[in-house]
Amino acid sequence: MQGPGESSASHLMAQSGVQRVPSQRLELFILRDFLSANECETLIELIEAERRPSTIANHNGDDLFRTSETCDLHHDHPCVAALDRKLADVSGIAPVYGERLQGQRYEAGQEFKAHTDYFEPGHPDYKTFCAVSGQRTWTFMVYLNDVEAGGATRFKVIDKIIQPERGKLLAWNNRRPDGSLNAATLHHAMKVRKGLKYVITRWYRERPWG
Ligand SMILES: O=C(O)CCC(=O)C(=O)O
Ligand SMILES: [Fe+2]
Repeated sequence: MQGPGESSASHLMAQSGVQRVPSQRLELFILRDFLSANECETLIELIEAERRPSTIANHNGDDLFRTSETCDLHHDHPCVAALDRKLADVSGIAPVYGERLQGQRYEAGQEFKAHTDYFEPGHPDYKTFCAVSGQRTWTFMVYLNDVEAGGATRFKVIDKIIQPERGKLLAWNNRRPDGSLNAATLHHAMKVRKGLKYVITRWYRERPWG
């Protein structure tokens, strides 16, 4: 059964312009022009102003696993508040189930190697990660710019490569419809080859964030 921290294929397909990426194994959706050029530009400025090295929850000893930078976005900024509302509308999930909005910035040579967004049940800190807000349910991410070369998001289990495109939303269910974790969500933010890449990430949880 669908929990309050989850979106659904039927809700997303009822939103104007949403397309499902064909796959039997994964619920993956695209919405072009989710954000306007102006919105993307403002968000990029915010990311530029407050970036710090990205971290990873399921650390595996590879220091080059995620080489990008991250920015925690402040919801009191009107553009961030507007993004929060737009994500709530398109996902059907109340903002309180979302982790804090983040921006990610990659320069040439930077990547986030193949990973899943859900917390690995075998990880020593699994219980801590999930204690308050539960497991991650859905991922919504928005590309803020067209990248000069590289920087695509590759879902290698289902053999799909999504190209960054200014304003494009990508959303997927980290679990199968029966609630089990879906390893077919494995994705790799491939190396930027030329220029910069900026994205917004929003991870939703089973229970309110806090
Ligand atoms: O930048 C991308 O294409 C994907 C980012 C990602 O997978 C993440 O931040 O979890
Ligand atoms: Fe990810």
